[in-house]
Amino acid sequence: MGKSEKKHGKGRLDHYYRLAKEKGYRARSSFKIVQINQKFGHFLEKSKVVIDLCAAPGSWCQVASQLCPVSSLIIGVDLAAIKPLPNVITFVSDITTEHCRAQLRQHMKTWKADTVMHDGAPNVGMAWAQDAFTQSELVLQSLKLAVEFLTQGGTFVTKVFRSKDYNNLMWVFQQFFDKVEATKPPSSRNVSAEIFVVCRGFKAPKKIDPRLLDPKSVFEELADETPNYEDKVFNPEKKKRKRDGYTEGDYTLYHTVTAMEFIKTDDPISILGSKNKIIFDEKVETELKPVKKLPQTTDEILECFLDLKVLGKKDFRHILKWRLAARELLKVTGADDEDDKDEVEVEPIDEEEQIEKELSSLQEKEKAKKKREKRRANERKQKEIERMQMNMTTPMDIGIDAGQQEQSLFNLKVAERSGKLNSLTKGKKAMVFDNDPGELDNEGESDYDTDNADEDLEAELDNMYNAYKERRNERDAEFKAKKLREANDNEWYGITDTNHEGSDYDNEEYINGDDNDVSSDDEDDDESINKLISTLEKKTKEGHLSRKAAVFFNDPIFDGLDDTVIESKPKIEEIVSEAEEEVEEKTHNGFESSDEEDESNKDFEVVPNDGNSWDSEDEDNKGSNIDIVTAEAMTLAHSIALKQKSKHDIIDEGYNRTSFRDRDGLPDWFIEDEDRHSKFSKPITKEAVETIKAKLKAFNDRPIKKVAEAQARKKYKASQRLEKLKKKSDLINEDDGRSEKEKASDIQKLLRKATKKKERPKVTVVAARGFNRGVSGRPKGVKGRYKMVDGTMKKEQRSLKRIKKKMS
Ligand SMILES: C[S@@+](CC[C@H](N)C(=O)[O-])C[C@H]1O[C@@H](n2cnc3c(N)ncnc32)[C@H](O)[C@@H]1O
Repeated sequence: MGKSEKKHGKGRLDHYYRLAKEKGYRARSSFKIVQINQKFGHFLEKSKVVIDLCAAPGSWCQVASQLCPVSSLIIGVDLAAIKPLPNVITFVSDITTEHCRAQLRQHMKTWKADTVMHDGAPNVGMAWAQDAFTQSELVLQSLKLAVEFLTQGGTFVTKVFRSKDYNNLMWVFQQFFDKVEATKPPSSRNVSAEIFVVCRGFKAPKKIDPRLLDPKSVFEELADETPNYEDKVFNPEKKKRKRDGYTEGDYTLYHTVTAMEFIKTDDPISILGSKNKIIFDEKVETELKPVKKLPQTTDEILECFLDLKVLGKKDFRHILKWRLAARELLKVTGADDEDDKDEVEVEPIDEEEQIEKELSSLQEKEKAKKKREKRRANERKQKEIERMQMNMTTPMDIGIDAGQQEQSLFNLKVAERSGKLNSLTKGKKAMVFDNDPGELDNEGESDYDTDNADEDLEAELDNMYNAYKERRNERDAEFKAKKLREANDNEWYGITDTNHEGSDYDNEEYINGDDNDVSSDDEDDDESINKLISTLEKKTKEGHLSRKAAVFFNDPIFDGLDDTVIESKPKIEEIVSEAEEEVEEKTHNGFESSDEEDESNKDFEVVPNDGNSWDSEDEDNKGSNIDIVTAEAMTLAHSIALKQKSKHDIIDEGYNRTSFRDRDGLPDWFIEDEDRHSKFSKPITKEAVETIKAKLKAFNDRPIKKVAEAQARKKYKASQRLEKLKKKSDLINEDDGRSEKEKASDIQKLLRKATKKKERPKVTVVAARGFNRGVSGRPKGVKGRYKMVDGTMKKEQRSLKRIKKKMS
């Protein structure tokens, strides 16, 4: 790297590459250190001094400067120049040279590094074997610098390649650090042989054997001398490292048994199969003296005792005979005595067979034990993968790393072939594992295709995400209907809202109107929307603004604005529609969370806030110009009204880091999440909040629709009555045949009649009781209007009236 290489082909499609671009990192490899840091306890957040060896173009330095505490010292070095980075010191040098060391010393002064990172790769082009070797050398060089500059307890992260030097390197790391772990972060391509080794807890030894950092010793000699070398250099008293499959406390392959134990045992064959040597214990020397004198105790048999592992059947037979003789002499009796005797003396051939049998059964047992362990490991992995599918953990946590990459237990290819992937796609959490561990056998039978596994997994996650969206959309028919109305609306007004690109509601199913609810809703709305068009069209045409923006500018705070500000309306329009979308999203998110949190809630109809109150295009609110916008939009409105912002300022503010996102090839869930959560938040003012509050208050104080209608009807009827009265009195006035006195009295009569309250016909309340209850038809003896009531209810109402009277 170092040079600004152009990526093309497959590399360009890589989503870490795009994510890096999005986040402003200089290379996709930045995610490797991000993921390593996450997996290994966020060591960068605790590092005040970081050295990045082989740092060009500098993406690891970028990550470090973002994650390390403020004013940390970050030094990056590479053969290639690193473009300047804020808070990072960089210089050009070869990390294998004295010059680099001197430079580092100069920058570090008396400080010690908390973390040394190394992502070096020699410039490739040579043969693979050569490359791997120089890489390993580079690693050792970086370790050398780490050992010199790290503080006690510090962390060293290095890239190594899978090669024959790998184990030697790991061993050397272990000499310097308390914990050494290999990992392969998900962002590291599977096709790459690179592995990252994270060494934590630097031991800071006072004396260091130079051979530990000498490539010649490490890669050639150490391979053979490992055990002695380790003991000699650091821990002479430390025993050999415990490996898998050894019983607790048993650290050796070499096992001995005393002659007395062997004589007394009831199971001599298992001893002969599992031990290396029979020794004569000094403590029981006197006891064994007569045994030593036995004719069977020949030099040959004593020689055989020294190394049981190299003996043949014949030797075993002699040893067993010797044991029987010794038991006889020492008068040891046991369950196997008779059998042994018989077998040894009478049927030596059977005894051989038995030895063989016993030995092979021991081997079988060993095999079965290994198989059991393997199966248990598989089961553990299965559980972890299930957890991952349920988003409870990440692939990193499962530890698909280092060696496990090759021996992956989780094989999508196998699943695909067996058809299990299909059921997985349908949402059933079928596992890739089979009860038969053979399918997943680590030893070569599994054909895990590391090239495509990531892609398959991603495709799988995409499918699951789409299925989730479909389910959600189905449940959300109301919301879809609203979106469809909006789409129609926008079409009529020529609005193409690019922000909806790729949103849930933009999918084909939705556009085609598969959903019956949606299409019927659509038809119902046609009429009302058409009515709206005529009234709103005027506004829109006048100001060349969208309906939303026109309504927004209707607010009195814009009265008397000059043309310069009005010119910026299109930009404001954008902001307003953005703000409205936000409100909508929030409303919709409310749906989502209720859906997700409690499946049992699905029987309840959730009434979105944007129904009657928020949506000005709703019939109930037709003609109302109360359009609630967000505090951000209102802040903008205020600043325009008060002329605090020029047209230029407003347009300028419209450009921010979220304006031009290159999101091709990114997963849908990511884009949707970004749209939802990664937004540029504009500052809001107290005044704007107050204005919105006041608007809401006025809005909430309105009488409900039916009351308002009744009041309007009453007013209308009263005005009609008045009109009638006026006409009648005019006629009386125009009658010349009557005196003025007569006219006045006639008009007075008219007025009295008009103002006289009509007496309501009396309603008789009949309490239904006894046989009357539930019987239809007029009760006996009741004339005129009547109302049947329940006796108990009548009593209750009376007492309620009484209480009310008392209270007032
Ligand atoms: C994979 S790149 C490092 C990328 C870096 N971690 C990042 O994320 O930006 C490997 C770098 O190792 C550098 N390199 C190789 N040999 C080197 C050496 N002997 N001394 C210093 N840098 C070296 C190369 O110049 C190259 O820039």
